[in-house]
Amino acid sequence: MTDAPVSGAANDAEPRVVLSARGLRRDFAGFVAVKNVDLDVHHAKIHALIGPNGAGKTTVFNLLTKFLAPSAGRIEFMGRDITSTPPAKVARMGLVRSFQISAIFPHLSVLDNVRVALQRPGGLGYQFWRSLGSLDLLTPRAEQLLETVGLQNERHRMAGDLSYGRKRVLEIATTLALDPKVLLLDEPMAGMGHEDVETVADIIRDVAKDRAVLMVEHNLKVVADLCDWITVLQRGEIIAAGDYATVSQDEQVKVAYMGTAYDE
Ligand SMILES: Nc1ncnc2c1ncn2[C@@H]1O[C@H](COP(=O)(O)OP(=O)(O)OP(=O)(O)O)[C@@H](O)[C@H]1O
Repeated sequence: MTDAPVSGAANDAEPRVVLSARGLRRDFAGFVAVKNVDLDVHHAKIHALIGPNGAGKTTVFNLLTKFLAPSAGRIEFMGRDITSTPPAKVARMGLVRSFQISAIFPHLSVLDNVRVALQRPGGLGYQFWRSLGSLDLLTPRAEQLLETVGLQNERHRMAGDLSYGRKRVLEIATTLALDPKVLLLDEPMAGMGHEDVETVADIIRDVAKDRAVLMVEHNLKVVADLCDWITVLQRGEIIAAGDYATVSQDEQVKVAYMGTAYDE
């Protein structure tokens, strides 16, 4: 399956492609985990990667975020070839991956977690040697980010004391501190209760107004409600791509999901 060409004259009527992959492939000791993957991620759109277990979603996610090197293929970000660019550099360029709650400092307050994040490379300033007390300049922006994700009333709590769902929300706030152009989320709703899922869906909708979001997601109800474009993988290859109405009617997709949670 092939989307529109990577480059070409900008057309204001068309959504802008910010991240694209062509012919992505990844082998693991002779096993082909991902092959012939072409995809385009558009500014201000939410794009999901779905597929049954072992379909290659995480591998594609790791290839796009540069945590894995492709065996073949090309990746472009904002029109630049990033196929061989290291992950820290692409993060500074604005291709930012969420690290889930492992990125949170449990013994710092919610506010300080975001202020520290604002100091990371690509944040407002990279001044890690400064003490927390001298981070005051970053407080207004940190407060703003906490408001974006609805954590402003919990800003003085220890991050470690937050519920699981709220920790995930805080982690999204720390990721937003880098002001990503493309935000990559690996199963942002995993392990969450219904209420937190709704909250995170609202946050993602909100932050996608001025950036692209690419997410791996198992919860198909979330995908149906939230995502503008869906790429379906099976055995490492794209079997369908389009909006939810299109992919959910696709015969290959129906077969791929047979006996799984697709009908939930
Ligand atoms: N480091 C690795 N070494 C060997 N095989 C791997 C490695 N990483 C992934 N694979 C294999 O590649 C295939 C795709 O795995 P991947 O984790 O990308 O799938 P997935 O769609 O994310 O699956 P899940 O939904 O179960 O997380 C699987 O068969 C997996 O066993």
